[in-house]
Amino acid sequence: MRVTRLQVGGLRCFDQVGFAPGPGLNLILGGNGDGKSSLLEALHLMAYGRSFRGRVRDGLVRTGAPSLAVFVEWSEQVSGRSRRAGLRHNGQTWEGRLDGAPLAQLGDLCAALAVVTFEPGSHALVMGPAEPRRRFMDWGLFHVEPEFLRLWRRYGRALKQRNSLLKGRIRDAQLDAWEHELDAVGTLLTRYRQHYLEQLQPYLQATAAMLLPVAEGSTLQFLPGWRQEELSLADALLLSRERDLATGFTSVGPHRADWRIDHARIPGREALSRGQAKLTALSALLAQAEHQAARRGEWPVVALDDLASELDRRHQDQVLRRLQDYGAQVLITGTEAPAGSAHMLPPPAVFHVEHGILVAEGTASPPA
Ligand SMILES: Nc1ncnc2c1ncn2[C@@H]1O[C@H](COP(=O)(O)OP(=O)(O)OP(=O)(O)O)[C@@H](O)[C@H]1O
Repeated sequence: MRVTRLQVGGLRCFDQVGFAPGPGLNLILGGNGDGKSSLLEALHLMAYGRSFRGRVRDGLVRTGAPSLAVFVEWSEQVSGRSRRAGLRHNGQTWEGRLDGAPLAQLGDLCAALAVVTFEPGSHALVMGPAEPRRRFMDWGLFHVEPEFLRLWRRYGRALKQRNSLLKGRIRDAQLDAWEHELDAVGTLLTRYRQHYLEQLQPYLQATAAMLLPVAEGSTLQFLPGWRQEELSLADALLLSRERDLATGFTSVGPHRADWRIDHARIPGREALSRGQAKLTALSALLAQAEHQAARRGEWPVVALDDLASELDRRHQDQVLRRLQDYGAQVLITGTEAPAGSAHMLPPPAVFHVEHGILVAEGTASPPA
């Protein structure tokens, strides 16, 4: 998958900026606060329906601008298709289009455009709460299991219904019916997740061996969200019913699922240094990208925000060489070019951002 055009308007420091990345390595260079991360944030927004730096109301829309708009065009190597999508936020709601048709749900866009992002907050994937890890797992599944998004929505709907009955302290046949639906869909959804993590395992072993050899072996452990080894989901829901009626929400089930990475030579996540936590998160993200490439026959776009401040020179060099060898499209931001990039062949495409204006190296004026 290759992004051929990214157009951003009214987002953070950008009034209007257009960008046509090259097919391989792309360096987006500039000073602090010039807007490098915001460009990747715009692309991430299209692939995940959310920013990696908080909610829309946390300053995503440029001060004084009525709305933000992002437009992206990309090509799929396997199908040969050229695709396009646009997203606008008017301060209240999202409105989007995918391949010319109105977008019914943001999830449809997330399932279409595959971008794997590593950014300064990515260590939360290892050190933070379960939610980003669930998102990681589900986002990966949106791209490799076409049925998963539908199941995921069905589960979300059933959960909302059960929670609303619990809040109203209603114990009637409807509660039974929604629990039945949660059990049927949730059990299947869990099987997909479990299988996905099993498939990811060898990829993680390889990426972690490259980035964190001191770990001497890394394994993924799936936590389904209830005591699955002892109980079916239906039984777990029934058992937790009284407690759930008292609290007004569903305390067990796939919406509480999680996973963790165990390293053979590092006792637990608390023992990881900040750098090791980042390398663990990057190992998981690269494993996800490699697995997707193997399953779909093409790499997702890889976006690496401020790589030089996240990794030492040796690790930067390793990551870039691996991604270049695989032929992935990579977008990297930094205040300067990362270690080793000057000697890469073919050489990376270089773009400079300055005060919200972007210029491709070797051109005199901003790209249209
Ligand atoms: N809502 C907003 N309206 C206008 N400008 C904004 C808004 N939100 C952020 N900015 C500005 O946009 C710029 C965003 O910078 P961004 O984080 O993309 O920079 P960067 O080049 O990645 O910087 P660094 O190297 O410091 O990480 C900053 O100058 C910030 O002050």
